[in-house]
Amino acid sequence: MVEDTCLCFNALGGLPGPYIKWFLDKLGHDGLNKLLAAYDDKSAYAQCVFAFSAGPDAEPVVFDGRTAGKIVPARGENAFGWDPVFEPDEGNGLTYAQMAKDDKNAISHRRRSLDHLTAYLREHAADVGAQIEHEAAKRAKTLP
Ligand SMILES: O=P(O)(O)OP(=O)(O)OP(=O)(O)OC[C@H]1O[C@@H](n2cnc3c(O)ncnc32)[C@H](O)[C@@H]1O
Repeated sequence: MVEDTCLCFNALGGLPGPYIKWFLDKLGHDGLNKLLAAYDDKSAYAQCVFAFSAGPDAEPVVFDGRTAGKIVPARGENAFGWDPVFEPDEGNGLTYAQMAKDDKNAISHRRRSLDHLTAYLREHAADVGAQIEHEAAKRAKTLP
C-alpha cells in the first residue's frame, strides 16, 4: 500500500500537485498565495491517492480522494503542512488549520480516499484475500 498527497491550483493546471512538499518548503504559506497573485481564480483541490496491490505481480488499484476549496492567506493554529492556506468549500469559511481535527477528518481528501479503499476491500474481501494467499504461496516457492 502506498499513499501520496497533492495540493492542486486550478489556475496553474494542477500544479504544484505532487510537488507541494517542495513548494511549501521553499516558498512558505505566503509564497503559495503569491503564486496565484496574477490570477482571479484561487480555487484548488486537495488530493490524496492510496494505491493497493495484493503482491508484486498483482495489478494495483488506485483510490483517489479529493476535497475542493481555495487558497487563502494563512489562518489557523493547527499549522500542519499547507492546512493554514487551504479553505475547503465545505468548511463554513474556515481553513483546514482552523477546523477541529474531527471536522477536517470528516471532509478531508485523505478520508475520501480511505472511504473508497474501505468500500473496495469490503466489496472484494474474498478476492483480495485469495489474491494475497496466491502471491504469498508464489513467494514461498522461491525461498530457499
Ligand atoms: O511524497 P513524499 O516525498 O514521500 O513526501 P511525504 O510523504 O512526506 O509527503 P506527502 O506526499 O504525504 O505530503 C506532501 C506535502 O503535503 C503536506 N501534507 C500532507 N497531508 C496534508 C494535509 O492533510 N494537510 C496539509 N498538509 C499536508 C506534507 O506536510 C508535505 O509537505
